[in-house]
Amino acid sequence: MDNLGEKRAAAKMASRLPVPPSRKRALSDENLEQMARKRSKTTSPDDTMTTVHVAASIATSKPRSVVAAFPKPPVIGRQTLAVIRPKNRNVGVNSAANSAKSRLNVSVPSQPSTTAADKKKRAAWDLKGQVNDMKDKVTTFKSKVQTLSGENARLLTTREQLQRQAEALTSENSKLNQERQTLASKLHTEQHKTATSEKEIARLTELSQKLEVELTALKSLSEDLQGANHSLTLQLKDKEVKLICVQGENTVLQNTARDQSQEIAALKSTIEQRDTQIHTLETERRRLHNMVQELKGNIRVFCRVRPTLSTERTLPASHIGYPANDEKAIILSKIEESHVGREKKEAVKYDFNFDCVFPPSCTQAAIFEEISLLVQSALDGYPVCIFAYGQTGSGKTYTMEGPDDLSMNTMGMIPRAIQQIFQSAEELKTKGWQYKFTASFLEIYNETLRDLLVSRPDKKLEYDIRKVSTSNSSVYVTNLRYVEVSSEEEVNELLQMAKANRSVAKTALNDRSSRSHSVFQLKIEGENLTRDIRTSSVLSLIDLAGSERLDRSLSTGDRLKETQSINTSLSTLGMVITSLCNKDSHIPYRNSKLTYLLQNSLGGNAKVLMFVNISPLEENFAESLNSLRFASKVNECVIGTARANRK
Ligand SMILES: Nc1ncnc2c1ncn2[C@@H]1O[C@H](COP(=O)(O)OP(=O)(O)OP(=O)(O)O)[C@@H](O)[C@H]1O
Repeated sequence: MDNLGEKRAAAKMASRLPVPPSRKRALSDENLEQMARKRSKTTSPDDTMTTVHVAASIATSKPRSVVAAFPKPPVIGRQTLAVIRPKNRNVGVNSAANSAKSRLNVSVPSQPSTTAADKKKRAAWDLKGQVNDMKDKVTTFKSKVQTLSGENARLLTTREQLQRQAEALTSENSKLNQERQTLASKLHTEQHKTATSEKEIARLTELSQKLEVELTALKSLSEDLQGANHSLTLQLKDKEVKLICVQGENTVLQNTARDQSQEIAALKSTIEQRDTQIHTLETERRRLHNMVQELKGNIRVFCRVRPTLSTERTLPASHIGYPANDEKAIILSKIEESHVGREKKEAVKYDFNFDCVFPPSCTQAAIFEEISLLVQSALDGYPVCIFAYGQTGSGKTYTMEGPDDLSMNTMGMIPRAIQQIFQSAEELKTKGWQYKFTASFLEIYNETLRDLLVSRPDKKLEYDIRKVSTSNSSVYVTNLRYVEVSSEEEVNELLQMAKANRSVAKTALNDRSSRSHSVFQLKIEGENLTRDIRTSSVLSLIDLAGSERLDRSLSTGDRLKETQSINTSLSTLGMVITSLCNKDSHIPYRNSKLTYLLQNSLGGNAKVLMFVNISPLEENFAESLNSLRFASKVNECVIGTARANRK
């Protein structure tokens, strides 16, 4: 046990000495572990732990503790030395002290030989001898003190050396600690890198597998494409051969195209010449057409007799005659009692001549053919006014609009005129004409105007007829809806709307439609930019109120007022036409709303057509006669010379 303790103490002391650089590694954790492993062969695990701990404490403990392990130099003899002598309990320290003592040649003063002194014990009286003894002792002690002082100085020097070594070891230790931390940190970083690399390797492996799959697919695709490429190459060769053929054909075609271009240029020149000729001829046509119109008269009257309806008595209308080979004559005849005697009866005949007489069998199409040139005049810039006059139920609405169940055959003059206008405008586009159309549709009832293109009229709105300007005789109606239209369909929609609005009023006001004038107007503005010509005209298509006279004695209240109003407007129409015919200085346009509104469509340069509609029924003889007399008067008029509104 003592030997082992001494060995350990020696090892400890040896480890406390300054460690040369070459032995640094021997003190590292690794070496300590090796030492620990060696010991573990002979000691228990607990001992191993103790040994490692001790070794570590040796490496890191401060030299101060080592110094402290040395005994302080004795200063006062044996007692002091006895105090500092290490006990067996601290074997390591004791051994270290002994070892240090041996290495430093510390000589512990030997105890004075008490036996010799005791032997030389002087007699009490030998004071001198005692004093000498005492002096010897003092000298001896002084010598010892000197020796011990020198020893003390050497020990101090040694202590300083050990301190320096301890400091060097501490510094070395801290460096090693830092190095260890750095290495630990590096190790951690490397471990992290390794983990990252492993992940990356796993990812790359997975990617590689995917790429391999893709590569396989691409290889397959490549094979397919190679096959397709081969096929396309063959096709391409085939196409190249064809291309060479086509190029040859192309050269031939180019030559042909060149020849044809020359021909086209020649033809264009011819077309331009022809265009000029056409324009000259068109101008001539218009002039001749106008001349024909003039020869026919600017007011013309067509008489139309409607057929007997299935709901009426089917007796033959014997009182109306149509002279053979004369399409312009109509004869009304009536058997009247002779003034001479009751038995004798005479047939009274009333002959009338008009521009055309259409018997009941005449179709809408045939009638329109007669007026189509007149409608055409509106596109040429002439104001055109077509109206239907006759008693209620004589066929005015049928003639102007057609029946309720409209078809291509039964279409009236208004839809046919619209159709022709838009067709002609389209054809005239090729000759450089552009047209703008504005439609309006109103009703005059009891001298009051109503807009037929508004379903719910605002009662507060007033419809007044006003002149556009003092210098312009054109008129317009305040608050009236003027709709710009660009196709036949759009106008037909407006006609339907007007019809619906009229039928509402018809039910509400006891067949008001028969008692009102309906006026459809289409303003036509033409422009030929290539020839710098502009035209402006209005096509007016009017369904007049029933012309029958009511027995004044039977008419009262509203009915009387209504009748008076109709009579006023119709008679004013007759008066205006007569005044125009007579070239009166004053034309009474203002006497009725109808004539005031139509003043530009009845005057000098306007072209007027009047349909006089006749009922085939004998019971309507008087009214028919009346209508024919009125129409005859109008027919006698020739109003001025029509001139187109051209600029
Ligand atoms: N040429 C015709 N062929 C066939 N039916 C006709 C012809 N003319 C008129 N009718 C029919 O006679 C009836 C009366 O015609 P329409 O309503 O046109 O007369 P109107 O003079 O306009 O009467 P109102 O003044 O009441 O409007 C209608 O049923 C109409 O279909």
